[in-house]
Amino acid sequence: MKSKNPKSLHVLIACGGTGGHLFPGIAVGEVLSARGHDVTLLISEKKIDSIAASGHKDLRFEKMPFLAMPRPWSPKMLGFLSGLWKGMAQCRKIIRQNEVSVVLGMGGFTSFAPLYAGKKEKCRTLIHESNAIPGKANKLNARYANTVLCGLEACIPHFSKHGDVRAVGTPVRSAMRTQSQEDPYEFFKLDPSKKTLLIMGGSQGARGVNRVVGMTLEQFEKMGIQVLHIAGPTDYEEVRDVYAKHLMLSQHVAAFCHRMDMAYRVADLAIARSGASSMSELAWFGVPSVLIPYPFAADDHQTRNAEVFASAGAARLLTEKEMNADVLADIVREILMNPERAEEMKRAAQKMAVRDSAEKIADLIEKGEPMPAPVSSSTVKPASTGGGKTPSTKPKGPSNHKAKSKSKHRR
Ligand SMILES: CC(=O)N[C@H]1[C@@H](OP(=O)(O)OP(=O)(O)OC[C@H]2O[C@@H](n3ccc(=O)[nH]c3=O)[C@H](O)[C@@H]2O)O[C@H](CO)[C@@H](O)[C@@H]1O
Repeated sequence: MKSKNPKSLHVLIACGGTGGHLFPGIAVGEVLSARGHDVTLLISEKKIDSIAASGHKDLRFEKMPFLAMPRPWSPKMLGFLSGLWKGMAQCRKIIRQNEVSVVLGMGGFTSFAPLYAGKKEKCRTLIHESNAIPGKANKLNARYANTVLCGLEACIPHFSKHGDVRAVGTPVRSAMRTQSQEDPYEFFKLDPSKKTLLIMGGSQGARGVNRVVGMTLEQFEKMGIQVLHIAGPTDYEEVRDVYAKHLMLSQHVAAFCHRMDMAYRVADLAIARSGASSMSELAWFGVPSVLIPYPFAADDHQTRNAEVFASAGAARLLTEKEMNADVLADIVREILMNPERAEEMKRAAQKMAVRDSAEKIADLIEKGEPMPAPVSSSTVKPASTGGGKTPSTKPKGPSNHKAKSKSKHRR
């Protein structure tokens, strides 16, 4: 049993809404909890949140409504503002009842209310941005955060007006970090003598990738490789039916994978969207990848993420526009049939891993450095130097911020 830490804190981690916020939030929660702190993870009512939480009976979860910023003059704006208002009241109650002293927001508008409430209740506030460029929500959240944590160095300049910005990597949950004795090939009923291609599309699956991969199966079959395809809940049946026409190809198709550690362990190469958590896990397991950014991601942040790995030699960036069955097959062949190239990419991927990211964040939370004294906005220090400006606690409503207008329907 874990012992109670005499300097125990109660930390509220707002990580609802998407796998990319949830799993790193859980990773930090696990480390803090193991160190004897109390942790409450705020998740949303979305299905993915419940799926993620179900594997962590030892952690305490509270639900609050999922909030996405509508377009500025959309009729949904009223509902959004009322959701924010209710969310803030709920968070202030949680903070007071549990004597929360630190609030960590993992991104998205769902973490705005907890952060703002934390600021009002005089908690220390931190945000984590895992992408190479920040989203609108985190740009706003940064105003209420004492410390901004970035997953990638590339993101730091985007917070140059903030006084305390640090690169800490994106945490990988403990289930991934523990070396399992189970045989991953046995787990997926795959053949250990064959090269394995992992196809994954983030927490929801990726329709564009699923469809093109479906058209490439014949070529994969000819290469003598096998495929582990995580299709996402929406496309699962369609993808499974396509594979059923290629029974000579060793395969495992799943809607959702609860053991991504096993998936990464069998993978010789991954074809994936460039979501930040997926990338931090690919790096952790040293899996070379072909990254196909989701073309409608806010401000094209998935392309910026993929560029970081591509320029380090850890991944090949392929845009959805360029992607077709022949191009994909050529790239897979070029990497998988060339062990030196695959090894180089593997080593480059491993170098991108920040293995103590969750611990670094927990250290910063524990350190409880005094909050930087308020300074005027004209005396802002350069990024990553620490110290500097305390965000104003004056409400600056999100209604000042323009909403993303691109399609939310394709993945
Ligand atoms: C379309 C979009 O805007 N996506 C964003 C979203 O991605 P999304 O929520 O898809 O997040 P990521 O790709 O970063 O991570 C997916 C997470 O889900 C887990 N997983 C996935 C599939 C599965 O079957 N089992 C499973 O456990 C992975 O192990 C990983 O931990 O948040 C990320 C973090 O801000 C962003 O970088 C992404 O750009």
